[in-house]
Amino acid sequence: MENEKTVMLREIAMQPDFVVESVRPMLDAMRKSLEDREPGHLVHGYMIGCGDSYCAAIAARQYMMKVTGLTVEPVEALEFSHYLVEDLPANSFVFGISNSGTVSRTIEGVRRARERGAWTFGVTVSEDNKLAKAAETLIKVNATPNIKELGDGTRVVTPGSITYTASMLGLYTAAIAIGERLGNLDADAVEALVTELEAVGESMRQAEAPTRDLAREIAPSFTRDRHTVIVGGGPNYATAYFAMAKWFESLTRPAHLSQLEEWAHEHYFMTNETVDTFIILPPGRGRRRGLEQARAAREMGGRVIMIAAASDEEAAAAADVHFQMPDGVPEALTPFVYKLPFEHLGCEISRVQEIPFLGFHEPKRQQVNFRQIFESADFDADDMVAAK
Ligand SMILES: N[C@@H]1[C@@H](O)[C@H](O)[C@@H](COP(=O)(O)O)O[C@@H]1O
Repeated sequence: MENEKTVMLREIAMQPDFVVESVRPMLDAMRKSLEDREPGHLVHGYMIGCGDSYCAAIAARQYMMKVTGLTVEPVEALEFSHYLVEDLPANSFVFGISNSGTVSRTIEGVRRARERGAWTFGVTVSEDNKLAKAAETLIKVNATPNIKELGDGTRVVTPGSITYTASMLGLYTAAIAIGERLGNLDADAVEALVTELEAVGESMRQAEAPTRDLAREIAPSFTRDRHTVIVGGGPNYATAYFAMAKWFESLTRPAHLSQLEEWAHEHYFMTNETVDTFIILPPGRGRRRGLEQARAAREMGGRVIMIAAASDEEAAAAADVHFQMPDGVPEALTPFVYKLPFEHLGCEISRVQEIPFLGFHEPKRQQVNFRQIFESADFDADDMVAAK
């Protein structure tokens, strides 16, 4: 059987080409989908999902709002299907995001929203899965699934990397198509956004080898006695959330997720010489606060690992380790690039410390997990009434 780490490394490396080659076809597909229905009445947007797919929703929020000119919010799938959907405003639209298209909460959220008259979109890999069938409009994202059959018939499950990129790209291109259809963007603005998204694929390519090499170098230092805190804000709150998921999935080890401001209110109190604090510090609105938090974490004796632009000298000075990201990536697009250190670290730490992904070498760990996320009972209208 091919080594699972090799499979994940290959998927990470596929991402730049995937982005560059997918932007225009995905945008064209989305334009076609929008021909069927008049979107002029849309007002409130929601993006729902679980795990990495929820992270994609968080990453896309700022971009979606700017490009469509509408209010769009990320909501975790259960919060949406069990709570928010009941009071869904008129003229809503809902993106259900699920790579597999089989995760119970996201499907039920889309079903409930559709029953209430929302325009529902399924962001997923195939037209045949449950999510695609539940949603009115399909946004097809052509990425390898997290759960895959290899040539020799064996099954490998890897922590998501390209799947997350694909979900984000689905949302970002959908935003452009909607913005265009609503008249929020003229042809020049559309072309500029497309070019910018293609350029982000090139930035991923540029970051790939140095990020992999640095991750390989420092992987042995993440010993079991150390604690991990990952800090991010704005679109990179998604990156921090996704990074925490890589720690759980790749290393079966906890990591603490912190929103950029909240670190000073929460994780600060656990910060000492046993703590590795990752600060995701793209150029943009959160940068100044991120630098303050980094300096405080170091003052308390912790190790600070910065994910920041290569030219950011203040970031380098405030860090023990600096993952240098290509310059010139707009903040709203940095989630595509600034996640790479966490994908490589998940892969390299698990390899060097011989940790099987997701603990799935124990069949029970996989069985219970799949039951929990794929076979959970549907929460329907009767449940909603009964639980009042
Ligand atoms: N371990 C997987 C995650 O990697 C995935 O992000 C999540 C949502 O999956 P999907 O995108 O198929 O809805 O399910 C599981 O928890």
